[in-house]
Amino acid sequence: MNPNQLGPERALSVAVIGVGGVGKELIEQLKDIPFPFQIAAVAKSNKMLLFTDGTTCFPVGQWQNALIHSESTKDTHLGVLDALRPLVKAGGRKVVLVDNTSSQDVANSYPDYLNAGVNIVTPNKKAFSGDLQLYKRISQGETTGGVPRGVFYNESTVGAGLPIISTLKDLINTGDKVTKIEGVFSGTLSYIFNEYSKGQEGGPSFSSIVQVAKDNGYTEPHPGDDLNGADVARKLTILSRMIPELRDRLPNGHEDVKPTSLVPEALKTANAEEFMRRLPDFDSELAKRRDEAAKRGNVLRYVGVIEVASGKIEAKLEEYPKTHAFATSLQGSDNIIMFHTERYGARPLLIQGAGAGNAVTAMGVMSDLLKLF
Ligand SMILES: NC(=O)C1=CN([C@@H]2O[C@H](COP(=O)(O)OP(=O)(O)OC[C@H]3O[C@@H](n4cnc5c(N)ncnc54)[C@H](OP(=O)(O)O)[C@@H]3O)[C@@H](O)[C@H]2O)C=CC1
Ligand SMILES: N[C@@H](CC=O)C(=O)O
Ligand code: NA
Repeated sequence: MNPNQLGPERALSVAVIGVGGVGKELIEQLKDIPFPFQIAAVAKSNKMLLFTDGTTCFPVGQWQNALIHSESTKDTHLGVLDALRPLVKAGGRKVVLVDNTSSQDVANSYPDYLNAGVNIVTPNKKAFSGDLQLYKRISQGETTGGVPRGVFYNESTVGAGLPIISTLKDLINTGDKVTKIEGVFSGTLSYIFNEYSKGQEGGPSFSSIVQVAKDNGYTEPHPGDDLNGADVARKLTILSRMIPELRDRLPNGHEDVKPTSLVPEALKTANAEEFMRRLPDFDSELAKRRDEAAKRGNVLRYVGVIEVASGKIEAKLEEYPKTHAFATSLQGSDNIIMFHTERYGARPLLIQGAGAGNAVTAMGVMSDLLKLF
């Protein structure tokens, strides 16, 4: 597809909710790309700007200031939906919600957006990895009004911009049989253990490495959601539900996976600020585990496994010999994901690269947006 051949009538009207690390980066990338986009709305939790009357926030690029100084309002995701309805009714351009939040409330509103004819692109895992009924309303809903139902794309929910969701879709849709998926699914936990395994006594502490992962934009808004394994469990749920044999396997989503948690008992209910402040008190617990593994010639890695025949879905901290691919080939926030399938036989299809960070996540969101042209 040649972007220069797409006239203004083919422009996508894009409403961006969530302008933190990923959302801001997405807007920057949208400004630079030669495809025709019209920003229809920009919103955060208590503020929103609407451009549904055809005005534009580009190229002036003053949206950040304008958003901060706009009137406070609640439930911006509902306000944005109301503002988008007339755009859909007017016909012509496709209308898209990009949800860059990690909000369950926004995720719960997806069926309403889709039924109103709005398409959805999102890196937010909540809608696809929680209650199965919500997932079914999103993935199997039917048109209720006169407008065609919207479609959704969620590539960045697993492996950030890495082509994990699209690869699994292709494998299944072309009739291959997936037998097992395994790998390192957390950019944060990958970074932490890649760095942590390098040092031993006297090296950087566990908590200081977690702080760098947070500063680099790898962690969830609350880093505890990475360290307790919930983020990996969510990703395993998202992939499992795409595999026909496992679609109904996890009625409560990630909670049914019961991942190994690295969060100290005393910090389980701490908010993000308290969590980071008190984490150094627990450094010695993991240091002991790392040093014991090192004595055996091993390193620690947090892995996820989906076994289709047995229905086993696990997220856990494991020891690997220093020669293993999970020990030797990973750097930074790399994810590595292996698809074992009938067609690929004994040599699994392997995807590896940065699995977290604002730039690569926004790129995955952008690649989904381009699928709508
Ligand atoms: N960072 C990464 O590497 C990756 C991130 N993701 C996912 O991307 C999403 C965004 O992550 P990130 O940018 O780091 O998160 P941030 O915490 O940096 O930003 C979140 C944004 O969402 C807004 N927001 C939160 N709740 C609501 C709500 N109810 N209604 C409207 N806006 C809301 C926040 O606004 P306010 O400030 O007003 O609260 C903020 O603008 C998450 O779902 C994350 O899991 C996925 C893959 C990789
Ligand atoms: N916090 C997540 C971000 C991507 O999903 C991670 O560390 O992998
Ligand atoms: Na991805």
